Amino acid sequence: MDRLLVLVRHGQSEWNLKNLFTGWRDVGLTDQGVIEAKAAGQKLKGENLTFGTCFTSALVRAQRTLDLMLEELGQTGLPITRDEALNERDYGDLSGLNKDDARAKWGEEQVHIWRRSYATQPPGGESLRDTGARVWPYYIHRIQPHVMRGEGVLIAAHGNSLRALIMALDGLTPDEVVKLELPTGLPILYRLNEDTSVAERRELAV
Ligand SMILES: O=C(O)[C@@H](CO)OP(=O)(O)O
Repeated sequence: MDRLLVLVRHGQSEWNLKNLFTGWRDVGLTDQGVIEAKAAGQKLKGENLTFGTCFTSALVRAQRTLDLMLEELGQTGLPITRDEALNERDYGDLSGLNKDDARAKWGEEQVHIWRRSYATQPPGGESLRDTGARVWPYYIHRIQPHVMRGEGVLIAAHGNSLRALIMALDGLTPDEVVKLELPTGLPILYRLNEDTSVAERRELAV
């Protein structure tokens, strides 16, 4: 049985372009983001992948990315579940601030810790651990059963909600996850074993 799972970070958003902390703020894709989402869909099509169901967050940049990929794939009409559990990490008080301004104010190292560490919360926001505490149970209870039935699952979500998921799937340590960076629009393909462990992991460079 093909226990297929594909993860895709949304295409470039308006606030990625403006270099602003985004988190739960609901911003759209840029033209470049649309191009990236379509390219991801073409890549999945080129790999002859067939999906049975899709998941995305409650935020439009991920939802639009999913819609665009499905159009390119020619697989519109699939069930789509949209859930806050897959939302980006909540950046709290940093949301809407410019990342370079934040570095000037709090220092390079502190901002890097807020952005990439496992356990440190940005002021008023979620650590990656907090994000994982909602993403991982959602994956186990709602998403993984579809994968295990061989339905083929496509997820469009966010840099940090996917880092949290990948940390668990790949068994990364808190030190290792600091170095994990997810480009926009890059599909990451997993195939699972019968015992739910990872049989295959491949980045589908577009
Ligand atoms: O602003 C955000 O919400 C995220 C993703 O764009 O940024 P960062 O790379 O700092 O985690």
